[in-house]
Amino acid sequence: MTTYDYDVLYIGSGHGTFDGAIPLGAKGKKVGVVEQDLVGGTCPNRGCNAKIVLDSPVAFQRHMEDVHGVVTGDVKIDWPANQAHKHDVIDGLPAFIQGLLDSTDVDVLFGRGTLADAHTVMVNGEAKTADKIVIATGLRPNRLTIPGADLAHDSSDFLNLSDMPNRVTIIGAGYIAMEFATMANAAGAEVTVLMRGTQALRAYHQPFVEQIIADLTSRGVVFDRETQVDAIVQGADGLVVRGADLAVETDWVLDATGRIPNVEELGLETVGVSYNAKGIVVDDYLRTTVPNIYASGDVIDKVQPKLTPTAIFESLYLMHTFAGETTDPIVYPVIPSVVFTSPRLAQVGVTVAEAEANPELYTMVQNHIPDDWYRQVDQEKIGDNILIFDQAHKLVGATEVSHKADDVINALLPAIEFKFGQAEIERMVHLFPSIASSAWGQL
Ligand SMILES: Cc1cc2nc3c(=O)[nH]c(=O)nc-3n(C[C@H](O)[C@H](O)[C@H](O)COP(=O)(O)OP(=O)(O)OC[C@H]3O[C@@H](n4cnc5c(N)ncnc54)[C@H](O)[C@@H]3O)c2cc1C
Ligand SMILES: NC(=O)c1ccc[n+]([C@@H]2O[C@H](COP(=O)([O-])OP(=O)(O)OC[C@H]3O[C@@H](n4cnc5c(N)ncnc54)[C@H](O)[C@@H]3O)[C@@H](O)[C@H]2O)c1
Repeated sequence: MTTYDYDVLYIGSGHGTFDGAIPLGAKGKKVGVVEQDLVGGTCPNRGCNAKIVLDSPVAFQRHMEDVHGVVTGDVKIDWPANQAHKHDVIDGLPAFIQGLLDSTDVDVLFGRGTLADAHTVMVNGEAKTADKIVIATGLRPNRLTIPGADLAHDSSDFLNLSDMPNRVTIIGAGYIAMEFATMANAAGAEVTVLMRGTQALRAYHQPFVEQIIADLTSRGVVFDRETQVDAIVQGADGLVVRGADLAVETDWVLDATGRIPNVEELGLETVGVSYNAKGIVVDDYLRTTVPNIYASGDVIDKVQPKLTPTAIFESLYLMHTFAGETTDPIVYPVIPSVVFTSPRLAQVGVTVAEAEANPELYTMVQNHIPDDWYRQVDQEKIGDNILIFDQAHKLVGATEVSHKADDVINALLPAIEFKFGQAEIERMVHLFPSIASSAWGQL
């Protein structure tokens, strides 16, 4: 029988890996993780966690605005202090995650991993063999290929800004553009968002997206729709973002035009792992086109949102597979998503667009957030939600724009995932008063 260095060797150490690798090590499997950068990958170091720390004072500032008069005094964001706080909270995460990996004897091998054959990964010129290999290399920022593109920055640069520039121009209108426009504006920058089309956040209910755009516009953010950026040049007074009918003077440019899979120079062609522009092709067992090589997390070409909860679910699924605890295909739960603007925009399950296209299958109920007495406690001034029910009046989808949209959608998740009927809904007793109680009361 062939013996390998590892039962399972992961390339990449993000959520697509570590949530599953740690318990897999605890189950007695010999596990290795190859990482070329910070342990923990994008989410802890240059994604979700870093972003939510920097956003926290923005959410607080909005809350203070709402209760202004009851609570007095101005709240200003000190960006350098905010950044220092972010470092305090975030910088220890790689060591913390490495500690968790160490605790179950998972080897962390620092260096770039490349596949030499179906059972061998080269790391720093050394061959490491494994029975199963998992490719979990994630995504990286797309970079525009226009003259002066190197004058623009990416999301990691923004999350590490020690001072907020006076004028910030953002190219793109997706998650990163909208969240970072919110933070830069709140920290005092003049912000311009250059949209390629007419819609921002295209996967979300557009009337709710427009509420966010209207709010940001009232705070001074300029949204320029249907623009085409052709070049970024150094001008006399900072940078100029140029295009047809476009010349935006600015101090700092964020290229937020999407993220692309890390599939190059991995040896995928050598071993026969298929991929395309959206990522690595997998079957219902997360197997690639080479049976003992799997993929996990953002690098997979999939219809599910490329988010941390999806990556965690996949890494746990693979852990159960490798531990011999399941031979079933992966069955994804409903996966919620949220844009951390202020107000937040969150959704789960059947979308409003799907419900509108299938009126014989779904009914929709819209609630205006400020009408709910509990939301009047914090004097929430804007927000709506839409709940989507099937023919049996079971909740199948929900979307909300409000300061507490993330908590509301989290609270509603069990009703959708476990297809609760009226009896189950009544048996879920929430703390009162609370946001979960308020959300559940709508069912
Ligand atoms: C700015 C930003 C904000 C985000 N905010 C949220 C949020 O609020 N909520 C949410 O759910 N999701 C958010 N995301 C998405 C989330 O970060 C990803 O879905 C998640 O990190 C995916 O995990 P992963 O393990 O698949 O990939 P990653 O975390 O990207 O990990 C991949 C790892 O592989 C390593 N690697 C790549 N190639 C090699 C190689 N050849 N050899 C060795 N190592 C290699 C990389 O260095 C990296 O550490 C955000 C992303 C960004 C960029
Ligand atoms: N809250 C969250 O969960 C969160 C937050 C940030 C990032 N993320 C993750 O990171 C991913 C990437 O975020 P993102 O905002 O970079 O991507 P995105 O796909 O959400 O948005 C990309 C934007 O860039 C525009 N665009 C693309 N090419 C362009 C071009 N050539 N010129 C001008 N505009 C162009 C698109 O129209 C779109 O508006 C997300 O899909 C998500 O998986 C999640």
